[in-house]
Amino acid sequence: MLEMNVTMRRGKFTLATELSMREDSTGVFGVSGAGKSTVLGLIAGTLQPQKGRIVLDGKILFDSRKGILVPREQRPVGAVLQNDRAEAGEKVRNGLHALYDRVPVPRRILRLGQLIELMDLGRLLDRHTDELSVGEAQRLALARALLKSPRLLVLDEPFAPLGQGFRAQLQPLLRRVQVELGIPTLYASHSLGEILGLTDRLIVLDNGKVLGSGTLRQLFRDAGSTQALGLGQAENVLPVTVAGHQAEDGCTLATSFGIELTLPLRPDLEPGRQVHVMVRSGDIALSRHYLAGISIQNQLKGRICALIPNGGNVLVQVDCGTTLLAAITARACRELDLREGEVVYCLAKTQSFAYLCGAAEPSRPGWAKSDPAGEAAWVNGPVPSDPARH
Ligand SMILES: Nc1ncnc2c1ncn2[C@@H]1O[C@H](COP(=O)(O)OP(=O)(O)OP(=O)(O)O)[C@@H](O)[C@H]1O
Repeated sequence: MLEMNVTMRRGKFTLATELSMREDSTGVFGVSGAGKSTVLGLIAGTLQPQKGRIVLDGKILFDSRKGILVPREQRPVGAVLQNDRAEAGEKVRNGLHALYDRVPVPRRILRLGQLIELMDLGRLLDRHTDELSVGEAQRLALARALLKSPRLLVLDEPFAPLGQGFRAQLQPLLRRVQVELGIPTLYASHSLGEILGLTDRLIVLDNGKVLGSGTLRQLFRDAGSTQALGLGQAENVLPVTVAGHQAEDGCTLATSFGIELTLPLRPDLEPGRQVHVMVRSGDIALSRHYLAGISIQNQLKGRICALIPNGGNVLVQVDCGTTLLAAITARACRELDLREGEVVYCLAKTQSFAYLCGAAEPSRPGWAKSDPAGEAAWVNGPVPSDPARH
């Protein structure tokens, strides 16, 4: 449905990207600076390439040879981008009505009332857009994108400005948008775990180029290893809400997507605070059963979604309420006789979790981004390169 072959220079950075996307929702994955926001801006129409062609559903959005450039408002693309905001000071109700009225009746895929209910905007209608919290503003941005009755939804790190409470609401909501409204979504993130919560189709970007595309399994098969994809060691980044501290036991308790976690003690994080933690795929062990009599404090029950060969290892994708990636050796996988669809327990030592800085929910104004990729300093110091394994 989407074909894009463009070149664009931004300062010293050159994007030379050829990609295509079918009806399935797809994640755009890459490290910070890989070009994800640039790709999404080019499709949404906020950026203009120097050369190339972008076609959506047979409609040319950009063609440098033919001199075609469809402006953003006329593109059948609903976008939630990093620096987008609703008109400052506008009343939420007025802005939504104005957008709705612009969509021709036969193209409307849902009524305004339905959308207001879906996005829980009823209480906000008489507020002005600059009086909204970060989560409220993000819900409004998504509603505005959907109001266009788009053929394609483009979301640039939609969870980045949010805390876990709303994140947990937004993820199922985005799934509903895909399933019930059938709108394919292009979804940029530098968190593989976050993308896999919505789709297992990926486009991997590196330095402005597409390194590969397909399911995680296809990507690994074609590239042969995570390194070849520029992924490095696959990391799990989880948003957590601090529940409390057990100082004498040396741990902090937290929840993530309803999962209870035992984390390294951080008494300075007050209960209710939302932060991100990271655990490497290589630091998660798998067991077929819950294990009694073991020191490991986190045993998360889940179901295997995919077994992805990765050199001599297997990357096991497990749905525990959120997606976790566990890297185990091919031998361990064979000895456990793991199959897709089976139940396993993901085992993670308390000390294998690291807190990430800068991940607390920021307040307006600004769409400050959290930094789950780990560019920010570690609160606990760097994760050891060869941590103890079980
Ligand atoms: N306004 C700009 N002027 C010049 N260069 C820019 C501009 N915006 C982005 N770039 C450069 O383009 C490159 C790609 O940026 P882009 O925002 O697309 O990356 P990204 O993958 O979305 O990164 P992140 O995950 O940090 O948002 C970066 O190296 C950046 O330095």
